[in-house]
Amino acid sequence: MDHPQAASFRGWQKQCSWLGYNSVLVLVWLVLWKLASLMEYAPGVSIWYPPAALSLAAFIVLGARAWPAIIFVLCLTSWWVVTANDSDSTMSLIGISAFFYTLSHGGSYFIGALAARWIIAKRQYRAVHVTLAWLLLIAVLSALMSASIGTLTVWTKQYITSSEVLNVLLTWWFGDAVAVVILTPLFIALLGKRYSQVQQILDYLHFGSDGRALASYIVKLTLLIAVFACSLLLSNRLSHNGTEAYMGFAAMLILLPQLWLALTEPPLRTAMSLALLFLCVAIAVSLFDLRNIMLVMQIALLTIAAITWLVMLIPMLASDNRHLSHLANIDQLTGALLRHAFIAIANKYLDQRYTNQEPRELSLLMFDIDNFKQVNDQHGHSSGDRALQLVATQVCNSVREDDVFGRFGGDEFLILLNGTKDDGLELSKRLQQQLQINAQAELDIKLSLSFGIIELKANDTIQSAIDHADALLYKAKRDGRGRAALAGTATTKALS
Ligand SMILES: Nc1nc2c(ncn2[C@@H]2O[C@H](COP(=O)(O)OP(=O)(O)OP(=O)(O)O)[C@@H](O)[C@H]2O)c(=O)[nH]1
Repeated sequence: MDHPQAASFRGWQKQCSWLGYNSVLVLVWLVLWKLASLMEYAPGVSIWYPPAALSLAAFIVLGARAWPAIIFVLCLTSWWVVTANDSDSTMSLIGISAFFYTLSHGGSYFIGALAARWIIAKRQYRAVHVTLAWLLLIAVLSALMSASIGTLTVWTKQYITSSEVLNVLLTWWFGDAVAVVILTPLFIALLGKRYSQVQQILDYLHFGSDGRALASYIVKLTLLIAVFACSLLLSNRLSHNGTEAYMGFAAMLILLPQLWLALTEPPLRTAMSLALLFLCVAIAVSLFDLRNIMLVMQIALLTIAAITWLVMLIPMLASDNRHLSHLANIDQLTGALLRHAFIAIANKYLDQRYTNQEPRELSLLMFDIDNFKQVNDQHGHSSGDRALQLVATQVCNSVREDDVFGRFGGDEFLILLNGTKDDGLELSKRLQQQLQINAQAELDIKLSLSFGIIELKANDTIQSAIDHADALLYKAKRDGRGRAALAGTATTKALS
């Protein structure tokens, strides 16, 4: 039973951490909001709106617990905007403005987050690319909802005319959409470090550093920014002839280095490069007054971001495939090939042998640990496991890279050796000696091995070779164990 004081201390700690966490959320949200307003290319309109991504990520990670912080920042920024635009503003005007901002921004992203949480919980580790596609779609639709309610509000309040509605709606929507598509997964990753509930999402995205060299990442980032700067200059020149569409084409040039990054760097770094790229775009747009190509730019950038997120999954899926094929082919205890994988590789060797002008010598060694059942019975299964690992480590240290090592099953192993049966006999003696020394030193057990060794003939199949080696192994056991039986030799040889 918990001591009541300890429980109340933990409760107090939880409250403090909640308060601290919400304060950080408020602070970061306000910094992003200020950043967005610095990047405005027209009053109230910027190429992207990063606070939207933080709101969505906070609702996804914290659920309804993010409301106090979000309501606070929405009220505060409404007050700032209203008093800055209208010196005679009344409290009721500020209140109405804060209410509609909370409804459009807070309400939309909260509903989007509920949908995202539902999708994540429902899909539980299934087809990650489909889940990510759903998340991106939800992010874009939440942005549309937010922009629609917001535009409707400013239109009914007659801040904009009917003819401006569509343009305001689109720029508002795309500004939010660009930010939520690029930054939401990044913010989820940052917030998720603190909250274990979202670990699932991070697992989906394989977020986290995998220790790859920072220098090559910096080179790629520099290249990305350089391509962006060049394409901007190029398109700006071409746009002077009234062909603004070039701007979108130039923006698409950025896709190439961005995809390179997505394919070769971990998701977290790619997400950061996207964020940096869009920061540069936003700064360039407000510096060079590119408002005439705003929509083209936003659509191009939104496309780049969505493609990047999906392309980011390719290395992850490839590494999952590699992992699965490793699990399917490699014995987890010893690291040796499983029987079917050994046979498949050995068959390839035999095929190559027939096609080669000068076929190389190949030998097959089949061996097992003598009286292994007794090892398990007298010293326990974990000592038995360790003995199997010792054998496998010794084999790996003794054979060459082009030899093939497999576990046939239980304590039986196979080696396809590039060499004659005499080479095989040499190897078996070495393995026996090393095992005796190591098993004695590490497990305090006397162990020995028995071998059946054959040299492959021209018309041997791998199955016939295994059957032959198995019969020889049986002969070595019959002759007293700790011995090797060689094909074509009547007597078996002692290994020590
Ligand atoms: N610890 C451990 N034991 C295993 C594993 N796989 C099989 N075994 C045991 O290996 C033993 C093999 O025993 P047997 O096939 O009777 O052969 P043996 O006792 O080595 O006798 P001989 O081969 O005739 O010298 C069985 O007791 C299995 O339970 C494993 O992965 N770990």
